[in-house]
Amino acid sequence: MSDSFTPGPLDRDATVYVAGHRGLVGSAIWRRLAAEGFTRLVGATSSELDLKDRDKVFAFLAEHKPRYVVLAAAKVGGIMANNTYPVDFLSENLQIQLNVMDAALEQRVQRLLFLGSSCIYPKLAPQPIPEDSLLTGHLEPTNDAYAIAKIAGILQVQAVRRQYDLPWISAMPTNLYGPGDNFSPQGSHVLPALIRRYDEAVRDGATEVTNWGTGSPRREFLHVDDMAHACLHLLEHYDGPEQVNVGTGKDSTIKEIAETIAGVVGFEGTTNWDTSKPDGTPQKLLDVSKLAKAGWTARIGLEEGLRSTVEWYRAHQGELREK
Ligand SMILES: NC(=O)C1=CN([C@@H]2O[C@H](COP(=O)(O)OP(=O)(O)OC[C@H]3O[C@@H](n4cnc5c(N)ncnc54)[C@H](OP(=O)(O)O)[C@@H]3O)[C@@H](O)[C@H]2O)C=CC1
Ligand SMILES: C[C@H]1O[C@H](OP(=O)(O)OP(=O)(O)OC[C@H]2O[C@@H](n3cnc4c(=O)[nH]c(N)nc43)[C@H](O)[C@@H]2O)[C@@H](O)[C@@H](O)C1=O
Repeated sequence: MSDSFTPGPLDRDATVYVAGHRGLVGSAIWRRLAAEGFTRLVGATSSELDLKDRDKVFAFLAEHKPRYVVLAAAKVGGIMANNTYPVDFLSENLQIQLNVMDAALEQRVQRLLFLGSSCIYPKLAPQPIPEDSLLTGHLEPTNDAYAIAKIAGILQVQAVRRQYDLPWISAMPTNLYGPGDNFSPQGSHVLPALIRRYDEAVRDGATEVTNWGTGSPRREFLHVDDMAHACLHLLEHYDGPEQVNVGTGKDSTIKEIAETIAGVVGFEGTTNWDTSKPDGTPQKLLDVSKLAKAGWTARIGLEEGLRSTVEWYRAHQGELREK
């Protein structure tokens, strides 16, 4: 543990910069912090502040002087986006995280939470995946570029801790979903893609839908409101150089997920599987014992979370992000 960390509540009147505050995770963290009584939340959209613009990032941090930073801005996408645009995922994410962390270091930000992803672990890591399997094997090729950028972020947090003794930390979320997700058919992750596909099939009276891959990969899904809760919990209670996995500790096959979503939206037709599309890693289930030891476990069950996300999707179809 760093000498400069004392576990306990963060100062509700300190300035908190949530980078990526309009995204799935950033918006949930913003809601959570506001509900918890934080009075000085700072954010900027990518059109107001492109985090790839190093000088502007330094100027922004110098102006606002946040005491705490949550780094939830990143180029994010599902398996197809990652596989198709690897250089964008590598380069943009390296630039964003390097600029924000370098500027935060210049301001000696007291607590910084860096968000990575469960795809940092080897493709054939033991299941459930413990934190110490990082860098023990080859990555899944569909998202290796993104994973390498995220691994560099973990290393940057560790390097700042070593050289400056600042109690910065990293969290590795499993696959997330919830209100504010990206529902774009090509660019999104599987849950929003399937919600949209099955819902449109019901609306159009279609009797068949086609999903990607074989349906046999196993994935773990965490509701983003749980994720936001876990982030604040870690900021208040965890300090250490090793990244912390954030998940539910339970996984399902994509086929099972598809059946659940079809049931929730009321689709009664046939599901086909397009095996020309990639499956990605065969299983991604996080070992969440470190998180449990830090005092946090997930609360929102998958079916409950899916129902509320479908409701949110139906109520916000006119305002969806397309990418
Ligand atoms: N979604 C998931 O399943 C998972 C996500 N994560 C991690 O969580 C974090 C947040 O992801 P998520 O919320 O899903 O992603 P989103 O795509 O929903 O949001 C990303 C946010 O980053 C901002 N952003 C992207 N590029 C720039 C830029 N150049 N300058 C400024 N802001 C930028 C966007 O801003 P704007 O809206 O203003 O354009 C947006 O608010 C990421 O680090 C991601 O790796 C980890 C595991 C799973
Ligand atoms: C969070 C995580 O997200 C990405 O990895 P992934 O877990 O493979 O994510 P995914 O949600 O896109 O797919 C999960 C599974 O679902 C299947 N699948 C079926 N039908 C659709 C479909 O219509 N869309 C999508 N996207 N997948 C589908 C798909 O073939 C795959 O087997 C990373 O790139 C990485 O960046 C990362 O960190």
